[in-house]
Amino acid sequence: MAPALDAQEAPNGGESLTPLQVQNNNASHKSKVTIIGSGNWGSVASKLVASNTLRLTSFHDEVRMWVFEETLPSGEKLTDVINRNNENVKYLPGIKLGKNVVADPDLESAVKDADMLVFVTPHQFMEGICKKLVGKIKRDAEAISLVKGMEVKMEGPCMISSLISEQLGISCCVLMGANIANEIAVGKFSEATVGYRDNREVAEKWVQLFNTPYFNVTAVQDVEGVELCGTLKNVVAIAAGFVDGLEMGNNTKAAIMRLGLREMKAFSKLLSPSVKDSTFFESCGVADLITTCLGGRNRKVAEAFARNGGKRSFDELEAEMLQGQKLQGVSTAAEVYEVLSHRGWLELFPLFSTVHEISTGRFPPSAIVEYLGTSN
Ligand SMILES: NC(=O)C1=CN([C@@H]2O[C@H](COP(=O)(O)OP(=O)(O)OC[C@H]3O[C@@H](n4cnc5c(N)ncnc54)[C@H](O)[C@@H]3O)[C@@H](O)[C@H]2O)C=CC1
Ligand SMILES: O=C(CO)COP(=O)(O)O
Repeated sequence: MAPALDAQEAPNGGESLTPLQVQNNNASHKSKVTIIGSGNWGSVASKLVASNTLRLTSFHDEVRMWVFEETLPSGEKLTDVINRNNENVKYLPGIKLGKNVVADPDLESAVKDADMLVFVTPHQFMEGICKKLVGKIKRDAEAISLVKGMEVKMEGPCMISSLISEQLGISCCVLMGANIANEIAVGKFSEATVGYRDNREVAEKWVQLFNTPYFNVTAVQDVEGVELCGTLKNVVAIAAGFVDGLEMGNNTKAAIMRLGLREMKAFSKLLSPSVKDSTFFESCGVADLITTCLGGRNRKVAEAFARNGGKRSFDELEAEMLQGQKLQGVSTAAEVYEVLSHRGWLELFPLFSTVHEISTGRFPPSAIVEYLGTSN
């Protein structure tokens, strides 16, 4: 399938450049790509990108992947093993990344020549990473964030793309979607959404970099909407896991998904009135909500939490069940709760707030069902 630009505006927005025009415009300079992150999705993103940099002349073949270095039980460094086996044995075992992926444990050296920066780490590490990158990247570098999450600051909530833009002084698109990494790693078809602010040409370049026959990327001009969808669905996925742990069945889970989507939309529009309704129908919206509530890590660990009656903490279950991979939903629920309490919106978002009350142990898991009984 051909990459699509701005599905929301396609009927009357014919002035965009074709992928070939963009490629020709940039023929004299090959863009260098660095992936900042090497977890489960970070590794799959590297594989997708590396297959395209080899194929497309507008990109430099080599893809640098920054690795948060760790020592494996064998005593070897993860970076050395990735570079020797072309495989991230810890976060994506059994999958070859592409020989043109070079793992680099030094953040500064990984980014210094990059024209295109792909951020894909758990959101809690992004502020520290951005601080380390100040003054270390090319001034005209472009960024994209695959990170689902937000930071809450004194001034209010700050989405990760804004954090990147504000701290590094560069523009930042986002890529979100129904993208369970392990499925994409073995070439199972999925869609994704690039959100951009105003530069269609840059958005198209990101689409080119990620699009493959099994990863169909569409760009929409709604960076806030795309990122809020990707971030907030993780809170709903925790609620879906609770009802699974309580063995409530599919109708109950569908109710959680419907009410969750409603809160996602209401919260997004309150924070950012420019968010478009149509974004919720893209891959980043309803499709990501569905896949995460069916097959995601947030759902899985929340199910275990509810099965244990809330007696084992999320931290403990995460460490045991995910072996180094990180949940985003529990901390996002806490961040959303902070925004809701500061702004006096708690009563408007009963699902989001109940998820936080349960995950911190203030309410039992069954509170999710009690909440459903009072919703309409
Ligand atoms: N895994 C998936 O299926 C998908 C994940 N995402 C999103 O992508 C983002 C990254 O997720 P994953 O790549 O799956 O990560 P992950 O969940 O596999 O997390 C592990 C990564 O965190 C790194 N890490 C641990 N401590 C660190 C520290 N102190 N500083 C920096 N890095 C540290 C580890 O080195 C490893 O690379 C998240 O926001 C997630 O929501 C989005 C779509 C799909
Ligand atoms: O974002 C995801 C799928 O699009 C992955 O969700 P989990 O982190 O819950 O696995």
